[in-house]
Parts: sequence; C-alpha cells; structure tokens
Amino acid sequence: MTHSPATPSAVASGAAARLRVSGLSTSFATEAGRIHSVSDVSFVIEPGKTLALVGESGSGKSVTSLSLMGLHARTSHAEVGGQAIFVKRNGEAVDLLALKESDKRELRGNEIAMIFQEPMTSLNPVLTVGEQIAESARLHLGMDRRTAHAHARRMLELVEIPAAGQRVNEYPHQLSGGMRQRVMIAQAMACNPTLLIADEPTTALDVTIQAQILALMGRLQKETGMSILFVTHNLGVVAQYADAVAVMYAGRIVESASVHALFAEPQHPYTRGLLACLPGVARRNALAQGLHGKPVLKAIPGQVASPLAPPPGCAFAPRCDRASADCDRQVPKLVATGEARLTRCLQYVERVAA
Ligand SMILES: Nc1ncnc2c1ncn2[C@@H]1O[C@H](COP(=O)(O)OP(=O)(O)OP(=O)(O)O)[C@@H](O)[C@H]1O
Repeated sequence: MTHSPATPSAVASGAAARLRVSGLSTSFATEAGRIHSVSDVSFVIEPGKTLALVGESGSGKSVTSLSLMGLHARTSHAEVGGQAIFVKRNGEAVDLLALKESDKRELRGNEIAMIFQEPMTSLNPVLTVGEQIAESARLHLGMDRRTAHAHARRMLELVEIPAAGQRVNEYPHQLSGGMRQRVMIAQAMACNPTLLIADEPTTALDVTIQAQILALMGRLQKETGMSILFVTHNLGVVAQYADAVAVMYAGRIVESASVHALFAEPQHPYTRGLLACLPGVARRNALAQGLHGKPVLKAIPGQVASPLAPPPGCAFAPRCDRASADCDRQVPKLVATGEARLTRCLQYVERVAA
C-alpha cells in the first residue's frame, strides 16, 4: 500500500462524516506499464446526504468506488493507497482501505451496499430473486430460512414491486430491466445499509423508469438516513438528486462543491466546459428540471489524457482555453475557494495565495 500526502477534504462542512476519503490513489499493473487511474482523490459524505461523483467516461469514477469496496479483480494487480474512514452504525471509525478481507466482506452488503448499472451481472441467474435477497439477510442478519424469505418479500414490497408474493419466487430473467434494478436495490437495502454506493444505477434504463428508480432511492434515503455515493455522468441526475458534487477529470477531483454552488458558479474550466456544453435551456433549468432536461455530459473539444502517459502538469491544460505555460509544469493543488468548495486550478491556487 502506498500513502499519498493528506489533502483538504472535499465539501467538508464541519458536520460529522459517514465517509471521509483522503488521498485515494489506485494504479494497475498492465503489460503496457502501470496505469494511474485514480490520484489523490478526497471527499466527504455526510450522514443522510448524497455526493455525486461526476465526470466523462474513463475519469476514474468506477475505480474510485471499487477501490473503496476492495473489489478489484486480483488479476488487475491493483495498488490502492490513501485513507477511507467510514463511521459504522455503532460509531466506530474504520479505515476501509486498511481492513482485513474478512472485515471488508462483513461490511459489504451489511453496513455498505453497492448497486451497479447492469443488474444481470450482479444477480445470480439460477437463484430466484427471493433466494438472493434472503441469502444476504441470513448471512448478515442471522435470520433463519423462513424469516429471511418473509424479509425478502417485504423488501420487494419496500421497493414497490407489484405482486411481490409472486415475484419473490421468480428468476431475474423473468423481470424487466426496471424491476431487476428494483431487486438490486431491495437486495442492497435488505441489511439496512448506512452507505449505499450506486454506480450509474439508472443509465441503462429509459428516462421514465430512471426517474422512478431515483425517486425510490430518494424515498429510501429519507426513511433510513443512509448516505449515498452516486456515480454518474448525467448532470441532470446530479442537479436533482445530489446534495454535493465532486467533478473528476483524468483520475483527479478537479472541483467539489454543493450542487447549488456548482451549477450557479462553476469554477474549474473543465466544469465550466461541461456546463457550457449543455443546451442553454437545460443548463438554466438543470436545478429545476433535473432528469427530464436530459442534460447529459457532452464532449468538450480535445481528448482526455492517456492514463499511461499523463502530462506533467494539469491534465486538462491541453483542452483548456485559459491554460498558461505554468499549467504544464505542475499538477495544481486542490484549494479551498469558498465555504465547502474546493478547486484544482492554478488560477485559484494563485488567487488563494495572493
Ligand atoms: N483493471 C484495470 N486495469 C487497467 N486499467 C483499468 C482497470 N480498470 C480501469 N482501468 C482504467 O482506469 C481508468 C478509469 O476507469 P473507470 O472505469 O474508473 O472510469 P469511469 O469514470 O467510471 O468511466 P465510465 O463512466 O465509462 O464507467 C480508465 O482509463 C480505465 O481504462
């Protein structure tokens, strides 16, 4: 394990944190060399709040969430450094990155649950949905078979699956995509997690179903007080469902702020570019419209730097219309630029230092 120097915590408001990630870095050994997919990522998620991790494809969002859960394939030769302090239900603080595998397994599916974009890759095709939900209840809550089955049915009702008594005995392939995503959420909620990591959970669904699933997650969050780390590339979803947002570019967080502050006054040139790429109406109405405005990230001219050969300075500099020669020399630090706001741009480093 490597350890990066401490950096300021993103979107820190002084409130107690459910999860405080500091200096998370992940690299993979590949035939072409070591790939640094995530570098020095820091953020805070408060109890009952949602932090959206947003960025273009390949920016390191999924690697960040998988690193927190210790879910990289052994064959990827992942090296993960930094700290991720998670506060358990009983108030005990543990570093997720330093836990033994058995302790990690105990937390996963119990205090921390995860849902992904494609439920078919996570659900077991040869078990009924009821058996799968019941299995985690038996494992983590110590329920006997009969109680766990009843619990599974209650969970399907909780996620508003009609005819739950019948569905509980069906196999994943018998359900629609939206229903399968509800089953994943039911499975995730079966042990009443305090942190839900949702990696693009609605991207594969059509807009109406997306809205229903996101509304369901919002309701469950209100009822249970769980925190959510929401990985997405959809700014509309961010605007409508998150409290705070961290924007990733080429493996680093380049800006973090409350959702309102970020949409009202984006600071980093990359964030400004992302928002400028949105259609005018969608941008103006993003906070109000959310999902129905469909403001999905659009391409900014130029290409994302290769993680195999990152530029020595700011990775966004080659695409940035405000870059100066200094930007190519050093990676800017993430600096506090306002209340619960951080930006990684030389312009702000200089402004804060002045
Ligand atoms: N196991 C691995 N081995 C080598 N490189 C990897 C591995 N997993 C991810 N990467 C690389 O790390 C970078 C970040 O990938 P990641 O999947 O986190 O991006 P993302 O922001 O989640 O993108 P998307 O929205 O497309 O899922 C990419 O360049 C990817 O190719």
